[in-house]
Amino acid sequence: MAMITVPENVSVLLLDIEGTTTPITFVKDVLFPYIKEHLEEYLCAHWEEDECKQDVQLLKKQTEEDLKQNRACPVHAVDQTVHTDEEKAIREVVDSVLWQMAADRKTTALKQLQGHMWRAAYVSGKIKGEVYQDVVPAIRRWRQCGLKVYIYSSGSIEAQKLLFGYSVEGDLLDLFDGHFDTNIGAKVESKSYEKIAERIGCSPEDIMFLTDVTREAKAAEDAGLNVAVVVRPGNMELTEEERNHYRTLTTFSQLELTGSA
Ligand SMILES: CSCCC(=O)C(=O)COP(=O)(O)O
Ligand SMILES: [Mg+2]
Repeated sequence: MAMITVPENVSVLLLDIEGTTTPITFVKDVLFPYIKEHLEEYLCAHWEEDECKQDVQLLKKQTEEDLKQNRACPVHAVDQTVHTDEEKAIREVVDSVLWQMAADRKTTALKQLQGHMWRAAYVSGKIKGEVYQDVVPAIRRWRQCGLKVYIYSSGSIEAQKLLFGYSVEGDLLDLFDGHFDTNIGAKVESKSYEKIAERIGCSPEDIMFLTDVTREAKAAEDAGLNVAVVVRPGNMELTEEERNHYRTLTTFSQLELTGSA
């Protein structure tokens, strides 16, 4: 197994979730289908609640933003099954969410609603967060060596805490020193990584970011972070150029801390 040495100055490991700590299939085959199956029923049941109203408001703002930027948006055909204003409004939200999901958008509005919808499924035990087997032992080892471990995912902080709090390996939240989501900025923008370093209180060079997505790795690298690209089954294949440029790992056990046995 080829080892990757974590530079001596690194004191923080920043981890992506989908494709890094967690199989993409868990997100695509479990989490997202849950949203599609329960969306309309969820909106009908929670429509009058403040949390749901805020989610809908944020989705509307996102649609306005998309229209301003000339992004294609769902077209609302006349629907004979819809009778009241509320039914019409719910149908519009359903269309917008399904359209965003089909495009795998990572908007804060979409991710916030998804996080709220998954809560009941995790709490009832219907869904348990999947984590690759090498993840927990590696994080425990890093923490024993004094490293701090943070999560940065497009999934909302609430969704992240549900995934790790109700995981197949039990409650794993004590493994993390903190969480970041797209409220700090998009994962493909360098500025987001600068802000994360600022928020943690360290220099970008003190952080090592692990992700499966090379656009994210590039943005982090441009901000001065150390990066390694995680290659897991089902992840996007890297080009030859990417394989030559990035350090890659297939399991977290390949990360070797300087001075550790
Ligand atoms: C953490 S909750 C579900 C994952 C999700 O919605 C998502 O978009 C994952 O993105 P990531 O940044 O972790 O690749
Ligand atoms: Mg990912």
